[in-house]
Amino acid sequence: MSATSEYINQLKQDGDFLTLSRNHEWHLDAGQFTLNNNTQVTVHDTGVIEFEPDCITSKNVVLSSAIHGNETAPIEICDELIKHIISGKLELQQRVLFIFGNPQSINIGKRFVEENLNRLFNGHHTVDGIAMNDERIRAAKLEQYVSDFYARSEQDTYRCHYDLHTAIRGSKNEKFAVYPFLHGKPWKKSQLQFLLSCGVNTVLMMKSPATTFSYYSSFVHGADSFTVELGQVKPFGENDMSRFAKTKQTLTALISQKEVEYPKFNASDFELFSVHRTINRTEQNFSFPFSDDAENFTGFAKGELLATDGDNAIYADVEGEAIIFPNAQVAIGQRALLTVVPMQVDSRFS
Ligand SMILES: O=C(O)CCC(=O)N[C@@H](CCC(=O)O)C(=O)O
Ligand SMILES: [Zn+2]
Repeated sequence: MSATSEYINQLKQDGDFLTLSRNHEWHLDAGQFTLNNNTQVTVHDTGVIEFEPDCITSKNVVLSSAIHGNETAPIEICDELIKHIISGKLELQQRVLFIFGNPQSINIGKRFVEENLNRLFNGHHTVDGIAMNDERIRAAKLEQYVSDFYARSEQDTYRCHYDLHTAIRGSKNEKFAVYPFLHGKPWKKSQLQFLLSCGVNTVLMMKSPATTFSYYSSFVHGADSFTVELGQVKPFGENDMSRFAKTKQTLTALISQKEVEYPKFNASDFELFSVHRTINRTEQNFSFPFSDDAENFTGFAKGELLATDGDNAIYADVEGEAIIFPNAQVAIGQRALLTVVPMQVDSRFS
């Protein structure tokens, strides 16, 4: 029996695509099979599995996790969904592509192996003068799998991508989403309703292009796309999965129903923020004045110190400027901190 038929037989029995992917850190030969309910299953590569039900579909859904390998809760959510689909317990009405981004980083329990995958999308994987590494090659392949998945969709069908993460620090607002820069297109209230149903009432509006996976699928493929932060990073086995029940239910409904009705839009249900600025680490000597316990969304008074980058002291320049994703350990040249300020729903939302 070939290695491919062997893993396909095993996958049919246990649905354990996560373990299969973890056992093949950077490559797995493609394979295909059909479920008893006629859903077509295609393994494109390690960590990349597509499901196509045998019915007319209207949505093309990408669910990614493990873009950072130590962010385990989203991996557990997707692992369960995949197992339920393969066992036939969950019957799909929509096309879905699941991606475990970086299997080797899952195995070592780290955010990344050599380089942060979520800084390599939208073409940033391939740069003249910079040597390729496993993560750069993987980012290029993941872009291609997403492109191919959307290219195979029926004309005029809907595209979305939820890139599921957990944050390094605790957050005053436990769950929040990053809405990639839309280049002036309106933000969608319907997406906020979807996010709220997932238990995410806080959304940050980016105001510039990024190298993230969610920006890539939004910008290149016109997908409704978000980075979704579901809580704080924890090792496998330490996640309180009850905190993700709404997210799981909402994702399940999205892929297993023809249409989903969300409660009526109500602006007061949300806390929205616009990104005020991005602070990059440009010097070896970079530090924050606050402790590692300072939570995302902690606000600073105008004039308070936010960061020190070499000789440059950076102060809050508006009252209440709040910190998101502070990380003094990022590579030089990368984002060490985002700051945000509150915003309201207005005519820029449709
Ligand atoms: O908690 C942190 O510092 C990082 C959590 C995380 O991985 N966040 C994403 C956000 C991506 C985006 O801006 O859309 C990241 O930093 O890649
Ligand atoms: Zn992450």
